[in-house]
Amino acid sequence: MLFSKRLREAADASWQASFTHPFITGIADGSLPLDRFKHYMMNDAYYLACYAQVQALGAAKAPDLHTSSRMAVHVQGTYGAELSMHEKFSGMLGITDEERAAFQPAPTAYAYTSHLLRAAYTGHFGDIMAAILPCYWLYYEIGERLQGATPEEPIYREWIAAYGGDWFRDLVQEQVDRLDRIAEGVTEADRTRMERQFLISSQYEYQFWDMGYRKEAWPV
Ligand SMILES: Cc1ncc(CO)c(N)n1
Repeated sequence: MLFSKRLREAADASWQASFTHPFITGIADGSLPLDRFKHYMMNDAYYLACYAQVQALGAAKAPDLHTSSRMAVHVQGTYGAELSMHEKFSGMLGITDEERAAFQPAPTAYAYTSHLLRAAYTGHFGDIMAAILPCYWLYYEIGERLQGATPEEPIYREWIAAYGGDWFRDLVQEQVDRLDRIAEGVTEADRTRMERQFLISSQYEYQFWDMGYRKEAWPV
């Protein structure tokens, strides 16, 4: 069995929970209150900045020059997503400079990015790939599932369009194939650790929707 298939199956319960989370069904039918989406979006901008750092650490730990170069292209892709989507949405959601200046990441955004940075700093290239893959792949599957949905809220329609597109599918497939190639050349102990990275990221993806839905804040 392909390693990616093994990981996808191991993570299925948490992925299914993401598909049916009220944050996602609320984007699909337009019933998600915008203030919750705004909370998610501000934390997602923070998340993507850390994600790009982790991809760049992947470029640094990559096994060959071609892979370093591709990982650097993926860093730019994250920057492009941040620019095109987040800047546009900031205006539409009315995120002010004051709000931006006062922003502190919510506990889940902090924990998830800390998990990625830990994988990147303490692991090898395979750990990085396993940890970052749910981010690409889960969003693609969600984008695909939501393709038929036409919520009244234009922001939600754009959000759905952004993750269901062909350009995103190609990026995801490239990283899935990369992970499978790496998995062939490492030990079973490495693969077990990589599976843990993937599962933890998958759990945090679920928690990230919940963070937005509950407008999660630090307890005190
Ligand atoms: C938390 C999170 N995971 C994945 C993606 C997809 O890029 C994103 N924007 N945010």
